Amino acid sequence: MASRLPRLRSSSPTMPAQSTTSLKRKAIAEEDEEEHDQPRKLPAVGVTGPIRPPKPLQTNRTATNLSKSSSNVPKSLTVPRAPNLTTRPTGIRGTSAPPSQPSVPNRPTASRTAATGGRVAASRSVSGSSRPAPGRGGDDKRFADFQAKLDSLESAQAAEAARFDSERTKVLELQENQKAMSQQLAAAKDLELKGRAELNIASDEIANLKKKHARETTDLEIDLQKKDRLLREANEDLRICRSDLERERETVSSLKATLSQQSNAQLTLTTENQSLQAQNTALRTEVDAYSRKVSELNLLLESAERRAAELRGEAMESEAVRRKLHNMVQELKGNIRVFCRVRPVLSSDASNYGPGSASGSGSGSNSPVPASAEDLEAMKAEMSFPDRRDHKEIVLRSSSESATGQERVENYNFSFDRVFEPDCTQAEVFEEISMLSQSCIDGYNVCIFAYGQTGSGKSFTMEGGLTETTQGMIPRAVEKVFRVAEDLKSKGWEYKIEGQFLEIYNETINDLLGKGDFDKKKHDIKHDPKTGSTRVTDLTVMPLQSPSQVRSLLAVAQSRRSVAATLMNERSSRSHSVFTLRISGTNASTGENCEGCLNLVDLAGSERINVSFGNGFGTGGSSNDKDRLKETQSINRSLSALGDVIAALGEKGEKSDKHIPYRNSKLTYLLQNSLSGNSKTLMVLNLSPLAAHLNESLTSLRFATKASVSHLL
Ligand SMILES: Nc1ncnc2c1ncn2[C@@H]1O[C@H](COP(=O)(O)OP(=O)(O)OP(=O)(O)O)[C@@H](O)[C@H]1O
Repeated sequence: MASRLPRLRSSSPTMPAQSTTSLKRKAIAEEDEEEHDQPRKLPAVGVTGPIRPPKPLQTNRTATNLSKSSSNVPKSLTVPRAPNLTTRPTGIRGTSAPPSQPSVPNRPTASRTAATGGRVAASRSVSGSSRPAPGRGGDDKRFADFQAKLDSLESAQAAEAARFDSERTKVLELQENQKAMSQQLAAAKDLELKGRAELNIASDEIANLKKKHARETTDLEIDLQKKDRLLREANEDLRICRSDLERERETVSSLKATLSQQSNAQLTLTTENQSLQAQNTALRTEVDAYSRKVSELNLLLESAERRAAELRGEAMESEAVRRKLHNMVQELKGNIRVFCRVRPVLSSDASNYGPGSASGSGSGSNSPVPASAEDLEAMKAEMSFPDRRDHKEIVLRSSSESATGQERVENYNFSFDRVFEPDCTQAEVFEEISMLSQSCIDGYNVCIFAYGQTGSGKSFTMEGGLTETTQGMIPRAVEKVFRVAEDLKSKGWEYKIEGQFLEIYNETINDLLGKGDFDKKKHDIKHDPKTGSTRVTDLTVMPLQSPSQVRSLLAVAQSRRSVAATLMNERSSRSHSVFTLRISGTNASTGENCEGCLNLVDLAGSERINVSFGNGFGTGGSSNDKDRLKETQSINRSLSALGDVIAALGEKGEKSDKHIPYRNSKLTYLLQNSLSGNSKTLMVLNLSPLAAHLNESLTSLRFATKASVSHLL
């Protein structure tokens, strides 16, 4: 750069370096002033070209500046002032003299002449105009002073003259300097012009560079903003990375801890593994031995399975044979059988029918009387069971007084398929019945009736008590059915068991498992002649999975009957209840199907109409209660119809075209399919042991005998 600046030559010894520097500064200052007026042109970054030259120095100013700025330049010469001599003795008025003209360097002689002339004039003036002082001593003194002053002035003039000469010499030197400076100035002007041209080019370059720079600056700013954004994002990423890193560090530390634990565990496991491998080797040896045994056993098993299959086939055949034989046995025993069961005397009988009871033959007192063994024995009817081996006979002995007053004793012998004495248990009764459950599973329809007067033990026989020993025929038969069905699974049989429970009251069917009110909903009986099945409309039929489910159904039925009962009408005594189990079985192996039906019927009390009115049996009370009369007539009619149907079925064995009056009652019509054909029917006649019920017992025995005898015909 410095090399491009015009150099001021300092060849003149009178031009000191400081003056040159001042000139340079001056030029730069002027240039700066111009630059203020013009757009500033900056050199492009990295440009190594020539720097703008300094402004050329102005000639007219240069001399002045040189004289002003350089302290070393000699000041302009002035003509020395002549002393202002006046005539007044008070003093010289040098200051009032006209100012001397500035001396011009090229006219030093004139100045000096003027100065000399002035001094001469002053001398003349002093000598010519001076007047003698009023005193001689004063004038001499003033003259001496004046002479002294004149001498000093002359010496000063001489010094001034010497100084003038030196100044003139300097002026000459300065003129030469000026000449040299003018040449330099001309050269500098050329240089300046060149510099200006270069400066303009540089200015254009600078303008272009500025524009470029502005664009680049804008780009850079955008870039910078982008980078700022990227930086912020990077910072955010960095922060997330740091937090991730922190978490990772924590994870790593926890993993390290886990790893160390796992390493320990692995060591332990390795040890265990080694011991287990040893055990494994030993076990493999054992397994090999067992495998050999297993293959041997498999061979045995295969032969056993073959044998089992053969046996299964035989079992199925034998099952079919068993069914046939079982049915033959049942037929031999009779498709219609009658059992007679006498209940024991109860302690409650003493208060109801004993000497002190209202219904008894005693005083008629209603107060409860504690029953002694003798009293209970005295209440018994005379009954005997002569057939000790087969238990098929019952003999009732009645003693009455004849018209002549003689005691008349009559024996009534009755014979049935089985007679159960008062001490017989529920289990013993069921033993005789259970075969019928098997028949039902084999696909036969079975009806078991409990017949007898009120209080004779029908419900006890059919439903029984809550304990295992006292439970009746229904729960036992159900259990047997489920047990046999389970056993027959091994022979390929699968059974579906359903249950329904209804009552027939005044020839109206009520659903004992339903939810509606009694005697309001109408249920109709539908027979399917093709399948031989019977269906009651709108009746609840429950799928049964277990015997316990049946027990809860019986409880539901009992509670519904209790709700429907009135004080005047103990419903369970005055209606027939029919519990039906529907059993359908299929055998996938043989392709056989079977459908059986087990009906367990608790009949209404069979007492005669005149007996059923009043407080108890045997009192012969009467009533105008038409409803009760209708109820009793309905019971008697239906029981009579049942007897007729059973009798007709017994006779049908001989005459196949015998009409069976099923439609005479709802009960017989309902049970039509379960009474006809190969169906099995059992009637259990329940008898009261009391003497008070002897006549009713005889009536029941005659009814049952009719059914039993007809079967024997
Ligand atoms: N074999 C028996 N052993 C013990 N108690 C019995 C026996 N038979 C019946 N009883 C009892 O006799 C009473 C009357 O029996 P149950 O109620 O069964 O007669 P029922 O004929 O069903 O009368 P209802 O027609 O009124 O229902 C009951 O208390 C019952 O427990």
